[in-house]
Amino acid sequence: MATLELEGVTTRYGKVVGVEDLELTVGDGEFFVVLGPSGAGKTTTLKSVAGLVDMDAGRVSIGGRDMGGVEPYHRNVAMAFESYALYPQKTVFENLASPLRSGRTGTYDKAEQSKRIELVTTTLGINHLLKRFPRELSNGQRQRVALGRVLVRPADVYLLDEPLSHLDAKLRAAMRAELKQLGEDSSTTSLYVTHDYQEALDLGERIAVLRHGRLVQVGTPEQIWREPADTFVAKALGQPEINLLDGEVTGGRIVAAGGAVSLPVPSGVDVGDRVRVGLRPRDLDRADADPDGGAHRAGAERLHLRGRVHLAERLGRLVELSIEVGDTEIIMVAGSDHAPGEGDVIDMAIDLADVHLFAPGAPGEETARLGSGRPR
Ligand SMILES: Nc1ncnc2c1ncn2[C@@H]1O[C@H](COP(=O)(O)OP(=O)(O)OP(=O)(O)O)[C@@H](O)[C@H]1O
Repeated sequence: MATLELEGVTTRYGKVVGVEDLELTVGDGEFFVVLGPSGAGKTTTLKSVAGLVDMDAGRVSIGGRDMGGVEPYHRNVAMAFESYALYPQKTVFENLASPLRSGRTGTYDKAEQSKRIELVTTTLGINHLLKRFPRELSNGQRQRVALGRVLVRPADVYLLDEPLSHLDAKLRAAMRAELKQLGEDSSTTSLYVTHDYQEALDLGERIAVLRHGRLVQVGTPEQIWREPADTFVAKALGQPEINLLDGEVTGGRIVAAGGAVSLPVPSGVDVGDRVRVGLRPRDLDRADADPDGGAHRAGAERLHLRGRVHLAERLGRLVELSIEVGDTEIIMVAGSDHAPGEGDVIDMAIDLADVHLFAPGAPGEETARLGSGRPR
């Protein structure tokens, strides 16, 4: 068990930036998630901690000890990559037992080995596979065995690189719950990398969002979800993506979508004369179908919108609606019971507290969060 600290970590590949000036402190026993799209620098972060790449600047400390000059083998970290090597000529059991026999982290007698293997195989749902060889496993099973090889060995820090990526959606969800439990039980400091926001929100005690090798925001899932630091973070969380509308401030109100969206300028938020209005598809309610506004906070002030359904796409029990609102189109997600059809005019509402305001910007430009639409 140990605290993990990254101070000003910069790792480049020639001229390509892997990560730049990373500052992170992961608490002892914390399950910390790094979230970002492909190429954001997630794997580079893990490799910098493991000592598998040469850093250009900065410092990594584990348990207060500077890792500069410490070989990967001696860092006492256990790393799982997205693709893994298992010993083809060994059974699953032998593959799992070998990290415990290497002597690197002390030796374990047969009973201790069996106990650790039992814990990990139960958690990962692979105890029925112990006698098989890797060639007799599916890709998803192989991935779980490889993850088991990492988790079976006590380490100061676990470094986990998209370890659930080869699993189907149902198994991923189940494994997330199991991994979370294992994380809590073993309370080993863990740095877990993913591009899947749902996984990050589910698993992370805290989450760091990376973009182009730089840290955009660090916070609890609640903070990242409720107060995304900028439009990049807001778009990275939530499916379908947040609606972003260009707004103008006139007569003390924020007006967008050609006048179809209008809300008071919240006091205490310096919005200037232009602003971006962010509305998450799942925060919008059908105001007409449900006059009480469904699950919204009692007594909350709301923004009301009216629009015409342009497209309705069924997604199981939900329907994704593209709605023409004024001169723009917004997406909302509704329950499929009594869902409106294409061409219907519907009324929607959203709590002002769920309206996100961002600085104005050109299309494609990411801009900072200014605050919520709720008057203070
Ligand atoms: N060995 C390498 N040589 C050159 N460039 C590299 C190397 N490894 C990574 N990069 C570059 O560094 C940047 C960060 O890569 P990294 O693999 O850390 O991203 P990532 O967030 O893990 O992406 P992914 O989700 O696709 O694995 C990318 O621009 C990538 O192209």
